[in-house]
Amino acid sequence: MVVGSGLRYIELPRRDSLFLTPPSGLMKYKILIFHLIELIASAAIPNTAKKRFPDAIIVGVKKSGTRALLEFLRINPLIKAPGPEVHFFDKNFNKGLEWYREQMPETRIGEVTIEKSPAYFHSKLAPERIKSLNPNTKIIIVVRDPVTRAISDYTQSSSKRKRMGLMPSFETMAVGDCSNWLRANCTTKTRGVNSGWGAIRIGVYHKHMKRWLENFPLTNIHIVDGERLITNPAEEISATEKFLGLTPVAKPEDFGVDPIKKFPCLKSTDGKLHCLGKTKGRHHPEVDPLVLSTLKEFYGPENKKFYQMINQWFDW
Ligand SMILES: Nc1ncnc2c1ncn2[C@@H]1O[C@H](COP(=O)(O)OS(=O)(=O)O)[C@@H](OP(=O)(O)O)[C@H]1O
Repeated sequence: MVVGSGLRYIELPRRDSLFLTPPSGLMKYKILIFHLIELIASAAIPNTAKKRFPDAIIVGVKKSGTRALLEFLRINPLIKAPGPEVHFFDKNFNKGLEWYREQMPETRIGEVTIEKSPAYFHSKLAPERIKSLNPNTKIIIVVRDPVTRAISDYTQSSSKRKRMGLMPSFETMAVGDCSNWLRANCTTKTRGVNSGWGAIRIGVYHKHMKRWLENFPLTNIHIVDGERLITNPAEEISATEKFLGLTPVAKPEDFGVDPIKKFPCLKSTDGKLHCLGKTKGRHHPEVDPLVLSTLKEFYGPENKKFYQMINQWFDW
């Protein structure tokens, strides 16, 4: 639903209770009345800026380019977002709805409020909780090859723990220690992928996607190709603007390429590049090709299930 339609949750008394059970019976009736009140109020009151619940949420996937997507969407002056990740529907849920709304920027009718918290994608509770707040919320999911995603996830964790020397190699974490095996025998069958490790588990996209599709129709979900967001950002941003019900403003000229990291950056009119910070576009470790092919083999059938679910195909 386009922002400003008036169909938005407003000051419901003790709205936190909405999350305990899906709205039903009397509660549905109350919600309808509050929607009507807001419709009338928005017609009568001038279009003042105020904090509103998000119209759209970038729910993940972690390490797939969610920050780049949000920062690039800001090219559109009608898109407003809080700076930091809010993590309401996973970590901060007990802080209540008023806390959540307080984190949002002030917007006017016609503007789109959007937040991004990439851990929502693999959270068991987030989909249902978001639906309970607003079943019309637009869901945005950035995806990339789960093998690259796992390496990126590992790189982030190891950058935190490296100083303490706590992190084994990516290969050891992903498929166990190969040193006891003849390399020729060192395959998925002999070693097995450590599918319980978070970096691997998050990439089994269809398992998480199932929960989103149980709560939102596919038409309310927009999938962003995280690889194309790097190679052709203008196209991915325009498609997302359209999904948000906005006229696209992103153009290829708005982007340049970081000469060192080779990732796209925003380009201002004076030609200056504004790139993401040093925690984005990190240098990845070189991974043993045997481990890479083992992971590719592991993810192959899982990816297919995901493609079928979303009716969209990627070449991973
Ligand atoms: N424009 C641009 N600049 C820098 N990095 C970019 C960009 N577009 C996509 N990426 C890729 O995004 C990866 C980080 O993903 P997220 O922003 O989703 O990470 S996070 O989950 O919020 O921590 C990040 O992962 P790393 O390369 O491991 O740092 C990048 O591969």
